[in-house]
Amino acid sequence: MSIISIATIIDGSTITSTNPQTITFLNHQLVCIDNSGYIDRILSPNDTDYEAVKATAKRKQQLLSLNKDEYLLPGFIDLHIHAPQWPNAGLALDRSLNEWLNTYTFPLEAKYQEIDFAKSVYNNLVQELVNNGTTTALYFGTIHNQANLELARACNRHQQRGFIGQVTMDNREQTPGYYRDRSAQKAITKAETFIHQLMDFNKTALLHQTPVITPRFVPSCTPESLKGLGQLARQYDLPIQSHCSESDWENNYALENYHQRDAMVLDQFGLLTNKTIMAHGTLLNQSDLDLFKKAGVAIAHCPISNAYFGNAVLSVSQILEQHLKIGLGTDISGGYSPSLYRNINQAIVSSRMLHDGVDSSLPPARRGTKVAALTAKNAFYLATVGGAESLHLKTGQINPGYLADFQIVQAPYPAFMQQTTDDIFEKLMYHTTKDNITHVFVQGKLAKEGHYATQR
Ligand SMILES: O=c1[nH]c(=O)c2nc[nH]c2[nH]1
Repeated sequence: MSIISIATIIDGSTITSTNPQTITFLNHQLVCIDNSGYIDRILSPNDTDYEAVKATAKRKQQLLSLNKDEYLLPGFIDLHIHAPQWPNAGLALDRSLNEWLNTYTFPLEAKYQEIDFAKSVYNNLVQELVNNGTTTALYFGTIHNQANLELARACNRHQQRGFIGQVTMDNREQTPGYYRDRSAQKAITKAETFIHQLMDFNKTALLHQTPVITPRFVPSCTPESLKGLGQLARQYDLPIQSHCSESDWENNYALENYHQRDAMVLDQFGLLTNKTIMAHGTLLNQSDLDLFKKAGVAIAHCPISNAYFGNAVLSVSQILEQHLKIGLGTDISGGYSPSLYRNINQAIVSSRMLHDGVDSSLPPARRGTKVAALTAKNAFYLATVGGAESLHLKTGQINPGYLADFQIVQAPYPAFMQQTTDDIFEKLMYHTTKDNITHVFVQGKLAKEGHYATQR
């Protein structure tokens, strides 16, 4: 045993992604979590001190032994979610993006000037995400500092690592008077105030909550606010998030108003850095991807939402082949589900349709694209390692030196015959719901203990 003091040891089967193509599935592992919430070491039965470490942990009541049909997986990283839109999840998804924003989304987001409303929604949402196995989330908040601080408090209370964006939207032509920053200068001042407020909050917080520079998207911002936000991001060395080339309407807005592609506009204002995460990107072209690669920008793939508002399917396999950073987002409420498992499923389904095509009047050879369909392993990588790399976090893997952010999943259905490790993994990816996620750990601390849980 190392000299680092061990808080908990989890004894059981582990599943972790090693690269986009493969997983590592190991039985009878002892995962030792140290007092600062990191994985100190992982022992296998053939390690000489395996039995001694296990016996000591048992005696000290530090051992959590999984049942035969329970599995330890990394917690998921939701790389794009609008916290204030939770009350609308599942509503009006038959509208266009522009109509959905103006008729449903902006009126809801405007309500977050009421702190009690913010508090109740945010506590409910963060708890729900943790219950679904999401241990880190990159959030869009609203234009309201106080409500965004409530989101940070909810993350802290429910033990989730939050990255929280004070949304900027000051363009009078594309935002309603009741939900708009009064001027570019006021928006920048507010964004900077929020950075300081969150820094203060972190002095006493259990889990670090990170401020994120958040121009909503090119249409809702003026050149002045985009420029000011680029400067703030540089000054404080902060992550940046926005939407990029999500729909024909958005893509064309940049072309019509700036005579440039969406990605180039953001780049011009210093908003493409290696700490930038751009959501959607269904209409990105190769020159945009080259720009992202050069700047180190990550993409948040939101497959459920993209099916409604994306106007195209993102070629995830091509992005992985080009070694760009990419993770998975629920995009509540453009996406209806808080579960990254459902987004893993949709990522696979959408990619199959992209590959096979959808127009039955065409012959098979002309029906689809050459882009390879995603596997469950590819999509699991996005929800874990891909998200972690995009946020520069040591999480998303069950390996020594990584944060102990975990979910314990009980196989939802009985096996009626012998199963390979790949069989078990695929069934977990397709059938896991929050009801069979029995425990969630964030930085070594229990954030959820479900109804299956027993002290073992
Ligand atoms: O899916 C989306 N959700 C939003 O809230 C939004 N705002 C700008 N563009 C957007 N796309």
